[in-house]
Amino acid sequence: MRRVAPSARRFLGRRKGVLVRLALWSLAESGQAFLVGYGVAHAVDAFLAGDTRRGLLWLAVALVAVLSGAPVVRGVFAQLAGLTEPLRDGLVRHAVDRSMARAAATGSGGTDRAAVSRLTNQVEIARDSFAGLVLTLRSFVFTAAGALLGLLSLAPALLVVVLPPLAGGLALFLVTLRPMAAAQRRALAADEALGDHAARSRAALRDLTACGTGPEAERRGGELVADAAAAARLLAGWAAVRTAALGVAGHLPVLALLAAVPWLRGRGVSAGVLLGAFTYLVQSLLPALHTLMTALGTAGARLLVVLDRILGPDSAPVPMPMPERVPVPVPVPVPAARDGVRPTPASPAAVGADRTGGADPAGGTDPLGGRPADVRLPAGDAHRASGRPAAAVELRSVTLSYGVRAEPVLDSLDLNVAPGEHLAVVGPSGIGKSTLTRLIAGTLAPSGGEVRVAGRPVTGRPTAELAALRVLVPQEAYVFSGTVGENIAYLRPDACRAELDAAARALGLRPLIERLGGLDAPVRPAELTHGERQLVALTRAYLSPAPLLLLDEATCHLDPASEARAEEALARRPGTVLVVAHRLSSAVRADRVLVLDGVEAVCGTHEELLDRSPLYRDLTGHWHAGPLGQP
Ligand SMILES: Nc1ncnc2c1ncn2[C@@H]1O[C@H](COP(=O)(O)OP(=O)(O)OP(=O)(O)O)[C@@H](O)[C@H]1O
Repeated sequence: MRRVAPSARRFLGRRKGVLVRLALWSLAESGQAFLVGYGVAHAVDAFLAGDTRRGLLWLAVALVAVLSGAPVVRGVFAQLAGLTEPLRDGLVRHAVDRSMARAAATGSGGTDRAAVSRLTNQVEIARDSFAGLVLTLRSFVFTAAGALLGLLSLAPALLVVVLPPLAGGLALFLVTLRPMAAAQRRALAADEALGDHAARSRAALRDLTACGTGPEAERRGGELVADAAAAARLLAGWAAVRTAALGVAGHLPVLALLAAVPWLRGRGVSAGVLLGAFTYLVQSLLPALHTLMTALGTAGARLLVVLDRILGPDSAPVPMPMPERVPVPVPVPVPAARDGVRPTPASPAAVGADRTGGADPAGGTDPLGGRPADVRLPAGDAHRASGRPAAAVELRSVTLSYGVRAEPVLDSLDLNVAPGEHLAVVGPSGIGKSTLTRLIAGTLAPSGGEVRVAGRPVTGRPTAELAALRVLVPQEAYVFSGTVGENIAYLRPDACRAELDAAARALGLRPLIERLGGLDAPVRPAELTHGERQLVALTRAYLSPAPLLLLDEATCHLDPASEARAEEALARRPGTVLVVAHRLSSAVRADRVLVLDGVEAVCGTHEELLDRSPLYRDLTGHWHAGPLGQP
């Protein structure tokens, strides 16, 4: 109250004209209230005295008073707008100014999410509550004054009966105001905290999922919901107490008057005066009191609380715990290769090492022990001859439909990719290339068949275990707010600076890092181009210890030279690469190419496919001719 009062005084001080006009209309309203009871009282007395003409005249006076109620109320409302609308405009201006000041102070990342609640919900609450309060306050003052004056003019003894229960009920009611305001404030704060948490969680959904901190955010959300529910219950409790007070003040005076009828009659109060007194009570005083108490209890408390939130000291949003980094699990070791070379996760020594080292290039076998893989539709499982290492990727009769009745995107697809092999996947748009990578990544479950990575079924495997088996880089690369170093080391938190530097150099990320101000410089994802984001994501994948790298058009925003550099670096990284190619050069660089063509699929080297696959010939023709046709 102390914080809000000066602003309220200034606001009302500037609108004296409106207040005076409102008072005049309210005076007319109280005159009308006075005349209703006065007319009824005298009409009844006149009828009882046998003077019908005078009785009818007084009834007519009461009727005119009742009918004049509508224009009087209209006049009151017309003046009311002169108070409520400037209040709303002022509050909106203030909320916007404060929010802008906060955004300017905290930088571009510092959004004030509670401002939305202040600008919409809270300003409207303030406006409605203020309107209700002004209406009822002045109605109560003028109506009660008119009614009490009427009671006094009819018989002063009436006030002795009516005033004590009235005052008692009012006092009881006033006692509830302070705790009610506190409960209201708590309910609003809980509502804001919940809204803020929901907005932050929605914005950080990917981070939460990636870091596995969804349950923590859910738990915090649950606490906030429970908090908001408790606050609402407390508020409802006080509302019940207030309703009880209202009952006492609203109905006890009528009962008291009824009980006091013999006493009043004994003091010479006529039946007409008694009826007039009841009319004042039932028609004017008690409805006005009822409305006042309801308005003070709800609108008044709400107005004070909301004004304090908008005009009072700046309140910081409740912080949400940031997702913690989950340690990347130890990678599943890739089985020993045929030539005894065990592919290891990327290490300083391994980074940049010749992938063909020690292998027999002429033999066409994979240097890390892989053998040329085969793909057949629908049957085939040739890799499972005894003694062979598990395939890096193995699809057994995999079928995938996106709906129960939908045509399958992939139908009984068998595929073996050997450890260390570099496979390019090509096919027309919408044929199922991304679907295939998602199936292999384990983020999509097949409708039929089985998908294995490094010999392990991936369907239903926990995210942390999948992260150890493979890394998927989608077309829309994901960069989070943090430093460059944190972004690229995300899948390899133990990487030293030399490793980060080597990876950045290998992928061509150095110029961006230098421009941003080094590995410790903050990254604002929105300020990076698509290509820069892809480079960051590719460097992150390069450093990942996962033995299988899935690139789903992950280089589509890079220029051909940067793409070639990135793909070559990724191919040198120990492990298996499956790349959804969008340029001919990607296919040519791969050991083998998988051509998806409807539910058909054919696999072979670039040269073989030029011979065997009309679709592949078509695609390479387009690549040569089209805007992306850099081989
Ligand atoms: N979540 C989904 N729900 C329903 N249908 C889907 C869903 N995702 C993909 N599809 C459909 O599955 C088919 C294969 O989609 P997919 O994204 O795998 O193709 P793609 O070869 O990667 O295409 P592009 O080269 O255009 O990225 C398309 O017809 C697509 O509309």
